[in-house]
Amino acid sequence: MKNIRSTLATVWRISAPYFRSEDKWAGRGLLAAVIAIELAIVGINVLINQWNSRFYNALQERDWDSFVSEIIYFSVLAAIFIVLAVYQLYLNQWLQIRWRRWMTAQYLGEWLHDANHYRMQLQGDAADNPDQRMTDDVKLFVDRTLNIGVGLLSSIVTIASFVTILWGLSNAAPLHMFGQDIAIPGYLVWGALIYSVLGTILTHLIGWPLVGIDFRQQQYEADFRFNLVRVRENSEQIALLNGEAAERERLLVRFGRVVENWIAIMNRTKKVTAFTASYNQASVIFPYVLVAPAYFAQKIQLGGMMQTASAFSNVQGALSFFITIYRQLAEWQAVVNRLDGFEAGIVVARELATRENRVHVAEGGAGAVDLKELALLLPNGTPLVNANGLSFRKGERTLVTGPSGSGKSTLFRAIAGIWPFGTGSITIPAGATMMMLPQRPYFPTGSLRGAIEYPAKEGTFTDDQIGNALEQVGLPRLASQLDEQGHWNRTLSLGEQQRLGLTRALLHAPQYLFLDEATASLDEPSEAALYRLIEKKLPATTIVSIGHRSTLDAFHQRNIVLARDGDRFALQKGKSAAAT
Ligand SMILES: Nc1ncnc2c1ncn2[C@@H]1O[C@H](COP(=O)(O)OP(=O)(O)OP(=O)(O)O)[C@@H](O)[C@H]1O
Repeated sequence: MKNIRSTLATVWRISAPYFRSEDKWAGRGLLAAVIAIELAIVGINVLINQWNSRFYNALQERDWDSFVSEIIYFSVLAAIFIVLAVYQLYLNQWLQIRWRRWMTAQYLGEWLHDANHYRMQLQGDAADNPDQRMTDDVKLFVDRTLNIGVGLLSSIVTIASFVTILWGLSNAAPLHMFGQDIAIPGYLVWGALIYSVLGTILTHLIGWPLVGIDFRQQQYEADFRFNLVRVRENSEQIALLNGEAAERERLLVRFGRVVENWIAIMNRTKKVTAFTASYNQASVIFPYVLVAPAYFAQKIQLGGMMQTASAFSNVQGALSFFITIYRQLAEWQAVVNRLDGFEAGIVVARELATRENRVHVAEGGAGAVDLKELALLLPNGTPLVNANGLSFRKGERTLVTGPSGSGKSTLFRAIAGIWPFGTGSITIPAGATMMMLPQRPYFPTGSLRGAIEYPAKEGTFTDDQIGNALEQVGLPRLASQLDEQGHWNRTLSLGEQQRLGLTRALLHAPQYLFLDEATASLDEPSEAALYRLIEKKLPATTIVSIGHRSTLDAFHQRNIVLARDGDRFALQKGKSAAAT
């Protein structure tokens, strides 16, 4: 019960913002229309139930006029019902896509705001697979919340309406046994209630293992899919290592779990279906059995009997609501938990960037990037590197070296403002343009022009500018392929990708350029040529490079060395300020 209450509170927290958003009038209007139609359909069912009584009485009495007028009455009701059924679904779908569009835009906005996506990754598994959250989970959430909510409301109204009718019918057709009336007020209501509750309990007993098995099926399918994607992404490595047999074996083991679990689902579903099919068939005759004594004792007419059967099946159908949505409920709860985890992940990511105890990055200072009292930590709080008093002055070229894992890249992350773990401050000149070039530059899929200009809008630079830059970095052949669409990270060699990264830097001409082993895949003469190019084309740019090759020394005015100092790394004394 507590569980249900907390799930409902979470559902409210996730849903309410849409109905208060800028799209609230459309959202509220559509929701009101969907609910109104659902209630109107219950109303039509009540009218059809009453029609049952008149229609079958007309048949029993062979009353032609009543028969014709009841057929016309039914046709009118049926026509209204058809229109309502069409718009019930149509408006429901309309609300779903508007709601989903708003939630997706909201999540995308939060996730891609100010490196939140990166900080969420730093938190570990808590908010994994944002792609699944924003696709399947949002879609399922909107669909299930709406349908379960509206279905529940409709069931309650149906039960209330038909229980009243059944109560009246119970009095009109008192239970007649052993030649006398037995006065049990509302016995038809109790009959329907006991029948449905018994059905619900038995379905629960037979079906509850399905909830867990269904959940595991989703996990196994996702695991299989994830590993297929890993093979696709690493296909070159696997081919070079002749790893196909090993991969096949691993994938078949994973798919084996999918099959095994599926067989468990089949066996359990067989039992559930055997029960629900029997239950549904029994439901057809059960109400007739209940009122048959009264009918054969001529206490009621055929119409009363048919109306009772119809009312009974309405109540029973509504009470069985939980049986039919049984499996959806578990899935819905899992989706709600996952979206809740995702939202919590965003909140933590935001909090990491704004809390007091973090690396403070601010604009200010006079033409230099200054690191004051900077002590960086790992996400778990372990000390990593101290870089107190380091300053990157305007136009200066600095090389940062140190052993693997000493925190060089993390230092760059902190300067870029995306590494919150630590203390101290970093001051960056107001309005300074910065660019970070990693060892593996990222290129969005699409046209080569867009990949080079990223993150600027496509068309920011002319073909001539891009062509010249490509020629300078040694990739003139690509100048003719600017409009070609491709997955550039996959089709270009790592060395070519690094040259393309430098093309991007030449075009954007940032005031601060941070190169994190950005030329490490090139041979030494090519690397030297590119550094000479940067020196010539970006003479005013402050360059900070991370690299392991001693040949890089020649292109930098000073060398900062990170060396072990107790439990962390720190600037090596006497080295940090010395010109080399
Ligand atoms: N997201 C993270 N979570 C936990 N530890 C991390 C994370 N990112 C980096 N580290 C750890 O921080 C340390 C420093 O990493 P960093 O990438 O800054 O090293 P580096 O000096 O650039 O190394 P290399 O020369 O090998 O590139 C490493 O031990 C690494 O395992």
